[in-house]
Amino acid sequence: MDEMDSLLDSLLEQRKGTSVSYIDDRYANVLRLEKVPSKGEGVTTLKALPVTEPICSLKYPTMMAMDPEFLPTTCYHCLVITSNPLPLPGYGYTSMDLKTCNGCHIARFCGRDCQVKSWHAYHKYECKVFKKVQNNLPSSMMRAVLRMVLLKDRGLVSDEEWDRVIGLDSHEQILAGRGRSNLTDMAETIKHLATSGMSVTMIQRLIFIMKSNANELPTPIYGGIGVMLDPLIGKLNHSCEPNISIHRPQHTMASGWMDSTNLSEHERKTFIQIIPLREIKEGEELLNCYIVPTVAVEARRAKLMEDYFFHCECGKCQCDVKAAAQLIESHPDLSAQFGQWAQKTIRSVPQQVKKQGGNSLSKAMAAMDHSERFLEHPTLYTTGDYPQIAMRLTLLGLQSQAFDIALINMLWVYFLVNPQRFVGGHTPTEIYTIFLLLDILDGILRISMPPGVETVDAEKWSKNLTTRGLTLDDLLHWRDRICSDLERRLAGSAAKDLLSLVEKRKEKRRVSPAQGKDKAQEQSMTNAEAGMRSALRLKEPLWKLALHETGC
Ligand SMILES: C[S@@+](CC[C@H](N)C(=O)[O-])C[C@H]1O[C@@H](n2cnc3c(N)ncnc32)[C@H](O)[C@@H]1O
Repeated sequence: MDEMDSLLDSLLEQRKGTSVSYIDDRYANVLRLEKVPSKGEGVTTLKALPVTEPICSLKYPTMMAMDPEFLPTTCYHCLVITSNPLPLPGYGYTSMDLKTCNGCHIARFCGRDCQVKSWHAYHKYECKVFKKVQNNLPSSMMRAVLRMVLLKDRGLVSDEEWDRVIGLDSHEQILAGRGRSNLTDMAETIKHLATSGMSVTMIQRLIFIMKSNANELPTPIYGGIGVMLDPLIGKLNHSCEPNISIHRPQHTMASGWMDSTNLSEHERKTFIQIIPLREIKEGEELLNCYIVPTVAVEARRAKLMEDYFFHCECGKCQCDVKAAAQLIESHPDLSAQFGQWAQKTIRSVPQQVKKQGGNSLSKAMAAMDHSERFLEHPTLYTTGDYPQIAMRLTLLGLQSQAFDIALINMLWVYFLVNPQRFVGGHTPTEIYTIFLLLDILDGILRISMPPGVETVDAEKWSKNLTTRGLTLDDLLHWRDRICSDLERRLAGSAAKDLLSLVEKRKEKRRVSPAQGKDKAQEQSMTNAEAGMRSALRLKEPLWKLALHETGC
């Protein structure tokens, strides 16, 4: 064991001396790896990059695994999503039956093509392991490491790839210093499951590397579904106002994405892309966001310290701290009241509705009523927990089939939170919330009825919204405006592949039997705007600002 450890140490020492190439030759004239003060190494650009083009494309990662809840509804290989976890029709997934692997009964495939490719590339090794642990499947992080161990043992990982992974920053000293932790147990379990000759120390190092460098396995619009590690992404440093994002193009999800005849050779090999969120200047560092960007500044900093061992000093953190301090000074009571409201709402409104007809909905409605006195203070949305709470109320509204509640909360997020919290108009979080908003609108307008929803529910929602100030005609008008806003954002970005999803939505509206005549075109814009302002209980200056900032 000791011999193994010293061999590993000497190997790592040797690696420090050799230079590992993290930048693919194709991007060597665009990107460079260099030392960045107080951050270790980072990736910088060698030339100015326009916002409309992907910066680089990355191939299918070796270390990747889906979270357990997505396994039953997602193709194990091309990751096409076949069902929406929310009670919404959705547009980001394909409705199809998946074929279950006869060996492990865990992996499911959209077709033979994906099953065969996956089998030969990696699944035949994992399948045997999964069979043994069917009822106690290891976490996604462990499965990602397990795949690497299985492939490396069989000589199926190139030296170049292995060097790039094993050379990543692992914070080994800090993590190992936390004592014999559950990470060692994890490494031992992986060694046992894989019946691997690799040392526990080496497997543990792979776990440390995963913990320090992995990112979410992204879907084109519906957020993360697991973990993945790409050595280039692992070299990107963090900012809470990032200038890039990791994008999964829509075409990579369709069955057989590697073979589609319409794609170029380069696109076929693309699994994900790094895309800019704004124009990037020559020499600028590419910065990724490691955490949920809408969380309040103290919580962001605490999470980054806990998981990545640094204190974030990005421009956004500094601004948020200053703004929060100014608010406390100018409105001490208001800050305290907001804090109390936020805590009470988080305590009383569950993340998941366990049973229909409970009193969570009335608690959500009470929380919404109480939130209205804070609506005139934008600092509260930009520095506090407001987005998290509004999203929780939205999801609760959807799960309780109260789409009117979901809609108002989502509109607050769309008009008040997102424009101020994000760089660029096409970050995945923002795009996700706009698609979600359109899904909710389509349910209320009966353009796409969510499964299990009765006409009488839809009538009740529209009545409640009309009482609040928004008629169905107003909603149709806003649906068109929000669609156009989404279209504009995507057309001006490198995520243009998502435009086809907006186009599908527009088509739905054209054929909707519920509408008949195209009334939204006829109705006065002024009425629709007045309706929205009144429904959101916003005063004129803030409403004007919200309209301006959304570009709506
Ligand atoms: C995914 S790695 C990024 C690449 C790393 N700098 C390297 O040299 O390999 C994450 C680690 O980089 C450092 N880091 C990333 N962003 C940082 C930031 N904004 N400020 C300080 N350190 C940062 C932290 O040590 C963090 O755990």
